[in-house]
Amino acid sequence: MPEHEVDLVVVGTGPGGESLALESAGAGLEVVAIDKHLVGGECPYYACIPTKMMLRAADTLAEAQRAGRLAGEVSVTPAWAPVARRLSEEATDGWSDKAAVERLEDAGATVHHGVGRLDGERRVTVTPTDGSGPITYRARRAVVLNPGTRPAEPPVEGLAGTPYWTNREAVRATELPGSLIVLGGGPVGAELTQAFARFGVEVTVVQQADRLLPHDEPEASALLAEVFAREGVQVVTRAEVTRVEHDSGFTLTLADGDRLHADQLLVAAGRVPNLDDLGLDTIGLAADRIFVDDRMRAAGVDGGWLYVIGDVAGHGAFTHLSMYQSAVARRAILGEDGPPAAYHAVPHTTFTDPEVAGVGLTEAAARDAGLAVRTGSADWGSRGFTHGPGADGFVKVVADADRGVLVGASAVGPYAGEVLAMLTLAVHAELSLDTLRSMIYAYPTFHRAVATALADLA
Ligand SMILES: Cc1cc2nc3c(=O)[nH]c(=O)nc-3n(C[C@H](O)[C@H](O)[C@H](O)COP(=O)(O)OP(=O)(O)OC[C@H]3O[C@@H](n4cnc5c(N)ncnc54)[C@H](O)[C@@H]3O)c2cc1C
Ligand SMILES: NC(=O)c1ccc[n+]([C@@H]2O[C@H](COP(=O)([O-])OP(=O)(O)OC[C@H]3O[C@@H](n4cnc5c(N)ncnc54)[C@H](O)[C@@H]3O)[C@@H](O)[C@H]2O)c1
Repeated sequence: MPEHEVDLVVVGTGPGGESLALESAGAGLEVVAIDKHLVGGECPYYACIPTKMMLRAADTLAEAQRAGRLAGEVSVTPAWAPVARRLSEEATDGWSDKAAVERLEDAGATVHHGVGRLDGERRVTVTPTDGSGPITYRARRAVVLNPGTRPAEPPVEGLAGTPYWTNREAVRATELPGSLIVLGGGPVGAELTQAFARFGVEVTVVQQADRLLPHDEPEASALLAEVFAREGVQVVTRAEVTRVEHDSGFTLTLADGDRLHADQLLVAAGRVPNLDDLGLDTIGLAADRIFVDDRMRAAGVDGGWLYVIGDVAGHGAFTHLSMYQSAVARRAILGEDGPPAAYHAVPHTTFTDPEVAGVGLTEAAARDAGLAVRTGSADWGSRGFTHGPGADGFVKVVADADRGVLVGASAVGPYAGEVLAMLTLAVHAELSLDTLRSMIYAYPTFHRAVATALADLA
């Protein structure tokens, strides 16, 4: 098989891999980018973007219902067709990556649709999806792996082989089921639950953990459960599903003998890293977990030619992390200066209504780390009062009393993901509590609740 020599091979083009390939090609490197599905990865086609469009639509319906208390009655008949149309035409171009491929090719990169696998040191073999013969590349500078994840299929009797939805089918739905069981109450389950429920789908969340969004503060989980209940969503926690049956719909049997039935089942029970079909064994690495250093270089690989970014790097599964790690790796590959990767201030926002946003450590994680923890909380104050319906929520700050800095914070409420900006800055830059308390907070904003939460620390 002929071997082509290039500077950089990117295997898997999630958001970080795509941008790394684009910028490296722009910097004059000879780049090959390989994706077995769509260039850009899960986020633009099946995840962040389409789900946020679904939630925007669902929030519009909720706001219309709130209008009666604020401005006068609004009559709206929920219809999924405009949502499905927006997802297809505006978000995903009919689930086509033509524009993304052209962008890369215009920058000078070679793009392959195919499975990329390592084939020994610095070598990657592509098996094209169009059935043409395999091509092998040798990367002079680096190989970057950005293969992302796929939905986990819990080992429940009867589940495999049934036509259940994952996030991919959910965002491609053109018609809604009458009822839906959502297996999993993490960010994917919570966001899709609310989107569908607000369009009239009867939703039951079956969550194995003892609460929704278990990686967030318990107060956030409790509030979201309250909001879901108010909106007619049934939430079953500590649930163990022992059997799934599919005929005209789905019937789930739980360990306590309860049976749940719905027209459709959405499995949102976590993700599996796509590390198992990458040829990692050909360079002596295990295919279940990769460890990386603070420049995104894979541990245990001589010569520092292998970089790993995105969800599989193990520091959180967010597009902003994929992009952040992409920039760290790009600088290392191009020999540019810049800070190493640091993870003390990773932010996230789950786009339910109320939004659930957080940065750094939760109170429990800070205690587990042995810190001298102080916490302060506040509701949304005057802004929440004027906002009225829909202003459920709070700000909670977690301080390390020994160092006098915030190590974590959460905001739950309207625009909480925007309030998170100043909390992320505080945790990232390790601003002192004195500095934060000496700041002037505009009145009556949502972010002014941060000042009240800081005062509550004392
Ligand atoms: C429903 C949902 C909603 C989400 N919402 C948000 C959000 O609002 N905000 C946020 O920050 N994050 C969100 N996420 C997470 C976000 O989608 C991911 O963190 C993001 O896509 C980054 O992933 P990644 O870079 O690791 O790769 P991915 O986006 O998973 O892309 C990996 C790519 O690699 C390709 N690939 C895999 N193996 C190979 C191989 N051997 N050869 C060739 N190609 C290969 C795949 O086809 C894919 O295109 C959401 C996730 C889901 C599921
Ligand atoms: N807005 C955002 O930033 C956003 C939105 C969606 C997803 N994401 C990212 O995508 C990743 C994946 O999200 P996710 O929600 O799929 O995964 P997750 O691992 O965060 O949550 C999955 C949930 O499913 C539950 N579960 C697991 N097995 C189960 C079973 N057999 N029965 C019932 N419940 C079960 C778990 O208790 C868990 O809470 C997240 O880590 C997050 O970083 C981010």
